[in-house]
Amino acid sequence: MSAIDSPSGQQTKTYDSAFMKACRREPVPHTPVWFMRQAGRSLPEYLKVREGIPMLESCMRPELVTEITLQPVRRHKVDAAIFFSDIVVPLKAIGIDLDIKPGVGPVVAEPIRRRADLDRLRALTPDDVRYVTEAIGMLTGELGTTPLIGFAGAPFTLASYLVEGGPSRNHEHTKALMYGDPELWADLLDRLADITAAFLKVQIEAGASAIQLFDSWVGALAPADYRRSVMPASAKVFRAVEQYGVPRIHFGVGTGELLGLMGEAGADVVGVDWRVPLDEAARRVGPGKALQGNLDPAVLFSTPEAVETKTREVLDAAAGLEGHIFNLGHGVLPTTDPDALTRLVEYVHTRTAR
Ligand SMILES: Cc1c2[nH]c(c1CCC(=O)O)Cc1[nH]c(c(CCC(=O)O)c1C)Cc1[nH]c(c(CCC(=O)O)c1C)Cc1[nH]c(c(C)c1CCC(=O)O)C2
Repeated sequence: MSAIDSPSGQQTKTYDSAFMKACRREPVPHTPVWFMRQAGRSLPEYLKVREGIPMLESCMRPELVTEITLQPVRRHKVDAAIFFSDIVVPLKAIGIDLDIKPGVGPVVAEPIRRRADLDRLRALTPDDVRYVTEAIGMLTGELGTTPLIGFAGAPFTLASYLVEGGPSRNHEHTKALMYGDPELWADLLDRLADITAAFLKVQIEAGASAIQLFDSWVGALAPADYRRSVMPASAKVFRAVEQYGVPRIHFGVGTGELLGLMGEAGADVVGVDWRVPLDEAARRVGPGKALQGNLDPAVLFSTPEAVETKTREVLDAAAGLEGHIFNLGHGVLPTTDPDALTRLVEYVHTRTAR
């Protein structure tokens, strides 16, 4: 029996929370809410504790990670915490020379483009990320019945940073490799799937109640290419953590045409950006899966009335879903007014109270 039926440890404490129930498509007392990038630059208390500490270094300090992860839970009363880290942390942990440049994103010193470069992608062991186990141990003690979401970058999105050497608009080097050397591409994604799965296992074994696989940039692909060149690696990641029975969320941006396949890859919950209404997303995903989303993060810059109107539209479109977790369609934008986020949580809770 899996932990989803027969929970143990930290998963037991959080089992009856609204977030976990929605993931399992069970009735909920209210629609649960959390925000991608809820921890971070929108919060003055985050800017204060991060002062003078580089991003990647902050991910390796368990006490700081604990404090930053808890900040949005305290302030906004969200229904879940997301572990403070970054998708490139496991790559850094196995010795890839990379940095996160403020205002830019992850930058890789030597891009991976040839067969010999694969040797740099060695397997990840729990010892490589002891600070993650330690931070999650501290966090779950503090969180009580609030679930902690662990996460990792999906093989395609990680490959994109590694092959391009940094953030990219068109992913031209990535696609050149994918189409030009399918064998090397498949081997690259397979190695990344193993690293990603190992990183997620560490988080689940330390006490994460759910996991989210971020394939942020996979919306750049057509469905046939996704199915052939990406889905096998993402499916391998989901299969590797299936034994734990924790809910698995799968998210990407601009993935309207991929929603069905992203569910098929092995997710229990499919994340939807703001471009596809949730009722239409449910048709594309099919039965047996919950949905997460999907207010446009830019709406939060509008008037409180407009935020309520657009939020009602999301909730109305979600009314017939088997399970709904309210979220933004992508991460909180850095200059968002934090009070607008607090009001949004309260509005969704009040409006959906049963
Ligand atoms: C693509 C991606 C990355 N990192 C992540 C993704 C997938 C999510 C998405 O699609 O947005 C995932 C991520 N990164 C971070 C989190 C923290 C948890 C949370 O959501 O609250 C999560 C879930 C912290 C972070 N990761 C980063 C920050 C900002 C750095 C800072 O505060 O100094 C934070 C809080 C840096 C980062 N790291 C990355 C980018 C694009 C950036 C932004 C660069 C910038 O604008 O400065 C890569």
